Amino acid sequence: MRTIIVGSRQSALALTQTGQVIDDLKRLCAEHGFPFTFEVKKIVTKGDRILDVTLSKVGGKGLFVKEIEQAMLEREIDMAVHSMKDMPSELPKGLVNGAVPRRVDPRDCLITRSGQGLADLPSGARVGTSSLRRSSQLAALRPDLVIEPVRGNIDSRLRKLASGEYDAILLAAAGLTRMGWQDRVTAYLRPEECLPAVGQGALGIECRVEDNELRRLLSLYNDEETALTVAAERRFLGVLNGGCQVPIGAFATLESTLEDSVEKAAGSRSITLTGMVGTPDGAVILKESCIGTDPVQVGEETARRLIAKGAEKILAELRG
Ligand SMILES: NCc1[nH]cc(CCC(=O)O)c1CC(=O)O
Repeated sequence: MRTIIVGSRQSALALTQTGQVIDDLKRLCAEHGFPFTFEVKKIVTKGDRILDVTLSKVGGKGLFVKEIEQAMLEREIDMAVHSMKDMPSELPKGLVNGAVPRRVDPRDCLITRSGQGLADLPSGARVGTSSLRRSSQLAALRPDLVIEPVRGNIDSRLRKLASGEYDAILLAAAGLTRMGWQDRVTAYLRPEECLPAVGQGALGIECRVEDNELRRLLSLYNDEETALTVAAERRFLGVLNGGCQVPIGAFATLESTLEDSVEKAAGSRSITLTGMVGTPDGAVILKESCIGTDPVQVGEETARRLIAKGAEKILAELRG
């Protein structure tokens, strides 16, 4: 028997999704005869310590994962569950993303105090979000709303909404669903209205490169469709050199046709990727779509088309 130590942040969402992954892995262990047990070890990250500052001002990628990766390299922990959208594009030497499990709902959603949908919110209603991607797209849809920053975990954001600090907030549906709070959702935003963050709704399972027995288990947990579509989105983000604090969105799907099984066997199902870059005030929203079978190519081509439209200029101005 080997005990796999799973590092996790202390937020309710991190602990919940870590627990859900462990449940899935235990099931796989039983089915395939892996001699593993699992134990959670809580870790406080830099991102958790600076909740009082606007994160976009602090900047830096991977604010939530650095300490966890350090602990993994030092063998204090063996694996960690990350939200794909918080995972940096480059992993440190010695670590690998061992599995991308099946993605849950990728959409953003609106939660309003009154129960009114986006179209019915009165002019001047205060909407809380600190995501430049969300504020850009929201301002384009409803320039008459007042967008205000909101920080904290999902639970504290919901409390701030309930206390009247905001009339509405925007959150990822995935986080709410994992917490079992999907009944709080007033309206789901279609990707055509608001493109999600790269990797939103997906998880990544990080472990050491040389941990072969754990990697064998994780490879059984990988979802090919999610891995492919998220790879295209992440390549797109990589070319634009963005982290999670930039007004960039992307969403990829894998075509499912009647010939699916035939094409799947041939490894040639096509990926459709839509990417966006916008100004924080929503005055300019650039969007492009691409189709192809290679996630790297699709991600790069979509980024290239957006750059040709002026995306680089918008991003350069934000970087200052
Ligand atoms: N940026 C914070 C964050 N990182 C991951 C999630 C949950 C959604 C997911 O797993 O993609 C959230 C909350 C949110 O954006 O509402």
